[in-house]
Amino acid sequence: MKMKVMPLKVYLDLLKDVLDHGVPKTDRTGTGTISVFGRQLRFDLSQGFPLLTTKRIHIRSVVHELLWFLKGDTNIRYLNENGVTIWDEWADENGDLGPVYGKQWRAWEAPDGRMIDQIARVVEAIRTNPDSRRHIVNAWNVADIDQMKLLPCHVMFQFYVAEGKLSCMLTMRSVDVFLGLPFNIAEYALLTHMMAQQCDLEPGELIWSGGDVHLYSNHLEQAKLQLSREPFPLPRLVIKRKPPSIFDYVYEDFEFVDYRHHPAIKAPVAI
Ligand SMILES: Nc1nc(=O)c2c([nH]1)NC[C@@H]1CN(c3ccc(C(=O)N[C@@H](CCC(=O)O)C(=O)O)cc3)CN21
Ligand SMILES: O=c1ccn([C@H]2C[C@H](O)[C@@H](COP(=O)(O)O)O2)c(=O)[nH]1
Repeated sequence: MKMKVMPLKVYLDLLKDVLDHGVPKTDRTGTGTISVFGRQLRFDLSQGFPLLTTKRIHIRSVVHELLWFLKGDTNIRYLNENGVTIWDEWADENGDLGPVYGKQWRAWEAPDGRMIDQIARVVEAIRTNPDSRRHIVNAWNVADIDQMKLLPCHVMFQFYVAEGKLSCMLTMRSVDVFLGLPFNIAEYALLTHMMAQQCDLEPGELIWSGGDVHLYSNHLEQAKLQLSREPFPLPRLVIKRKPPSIFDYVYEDFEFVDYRHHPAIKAPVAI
């Protein structure tokens, strides 16, 4: 019998790794974590879309958060208008988060006042100079950090083109394995599919690297519950049209076909 491909087993292995080897640490939020340092996971995007099946993932939040980054938006209004509340706890009374991801991706401010659109640049560079080793987008703007309500966790990503395929490597400095990571994996997988479509390439691999990889002390039972569940085969992503640019995608362009999943698992977010 042919073995079923279950790429998201690597996520469950990481949960187990943190449960088995995590070292207790205090943290900024006062919650407490168990943590390991330095891990890497690989997802072959041709084997299905890496959306967790051992709990329900709120796809709406994933897609809208990515579209919100790509708009260069740093106010939670757009998210709230689309039923997404995952950033509410960090916003000020006007809904602002300071110069977080969207600002750095689309309008990194140069010392001479120029605004650098890192996303537009990287699309252009992948199209015109695919072999470059400089396809990088960076969110860690040291000069702006004091004004951010929360410092970037997905700090930088790099694209790589070979044999007609586009791969992406994402670096995260700090990883909430239970709540944040499933979102981050799905978002960067989606971004890689979109970039590949825009650059007439096939999606290759998503490679995820994490620095401080932690489970909050109030997520341990939820993590164990997930480990007791048998994963389903992954869904497939269908992008229904090719928009004119990376900035023109809308929520309705994406369909996640055959997403079978176990029930949602509630977990408090550490603020
Ligand atoms: N502690 C912490 N973990 C994070 O993952 C995180 C932050 N803070 N701060 C900034 C953003 C916000 N992110 C979040 C925040 C909340 C959920 C969350 O509560 N997820 C639930 C419900 C999803 C929904 O209703 O949309 C889940 O079950 O996945 C996920 C990611 C990711 N980031
Ligand atoms: O996309 C995200 C955003 C945030 N996180 C997590 C990682 C940490 O648990 C907190 C950030 O706290 P710091 O003290 O700034 O490290 O948010 C995530 O996993 N993914």
